[in-house]
Amino acid sequence: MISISPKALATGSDTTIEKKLDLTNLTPEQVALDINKLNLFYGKKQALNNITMSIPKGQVTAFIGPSGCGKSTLLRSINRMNDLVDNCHISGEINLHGSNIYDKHVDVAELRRKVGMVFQRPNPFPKTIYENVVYGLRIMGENNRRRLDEAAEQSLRSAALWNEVKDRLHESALGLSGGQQQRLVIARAIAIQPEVLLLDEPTSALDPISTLTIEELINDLKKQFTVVIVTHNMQQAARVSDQTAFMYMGDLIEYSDTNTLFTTPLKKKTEDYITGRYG
Ligand SMILES: Nc1ncnc2c1ncn2[C@@H]1O[C@H](COP(=O)(O)OP(=O)(O)OP(=O)(O)O)[C@@H](O)[C@H]1O
Repeated sequence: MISISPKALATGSDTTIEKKLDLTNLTPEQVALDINKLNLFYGKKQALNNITMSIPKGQVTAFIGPSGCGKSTLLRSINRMNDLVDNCHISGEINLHGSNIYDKHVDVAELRRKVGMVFQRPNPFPKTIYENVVYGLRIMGENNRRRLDEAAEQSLRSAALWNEVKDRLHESALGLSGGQQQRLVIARAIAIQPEVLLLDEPTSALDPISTLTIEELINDLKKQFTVVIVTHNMQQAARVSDQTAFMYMGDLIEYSDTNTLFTTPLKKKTEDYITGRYG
């Protein structure tokens, strides 16, 4: 069992304080995602209970909580990955810039273009580094070599990988280290310019140095994208996120700016979790 004092977890930086938003009263311009009374069932088992929250644009929002609390389920609901699960039923809404992604007219492929996702284990395709990055653009019909080259360079730069791979773009992506592969997958996700980037425990399979690199990268990515991250690691949530949502058994227990959640949580359950009393 881990035991971490809220003080040790505090980010404590002035920038965090400057960015503090009133999460219950965001203006439409500040909101990327509005989740409204979301309930999700796997068969008869309810995994999400009436979740309502607004996720601000251009910031990093973390979902934390003990194993099985519904973090990944909530994350996967944001690009309708749960549609692929048999017997999964959803009620409620998730509005992306004001439009409900569960509306029956929504084109799910187009939604996933706007809401990219990176998983726990790096999953590059068995192709070259270059072809991995431009994969989504090619699918969208882009074949102009100059535009593909530019997008590949820009995405790899944004993913902090360009300098390491610029001389081996046409070598297999499978020859990269795990940390490089995860940055490549991030480059592939951002090459198609999504609005939201979902990261499902993106560093849990990586060593500490690669983890640090990805955390620094997340801080840069929010300048261009809205980032939502699921993490088991509370220190990571404290380091990378602007807002943190604490979940427990399918409920959203507490949601506030990260500094407040880790230093002065309002709910006893949150305090018990962040001080390592369970988890
Ligand atoms: N495909 C599925 N079919 C049935 N039940 C599922 C499925 N995926 C998740 N669940 C159940 O839904 C609940 C929430 O799971 P979820 O994976 O969202 O939790 P989590 O907080 O992300 O957990 P972890 O940190 O262990 O990944 C759990 O009880 C889990 O067993």
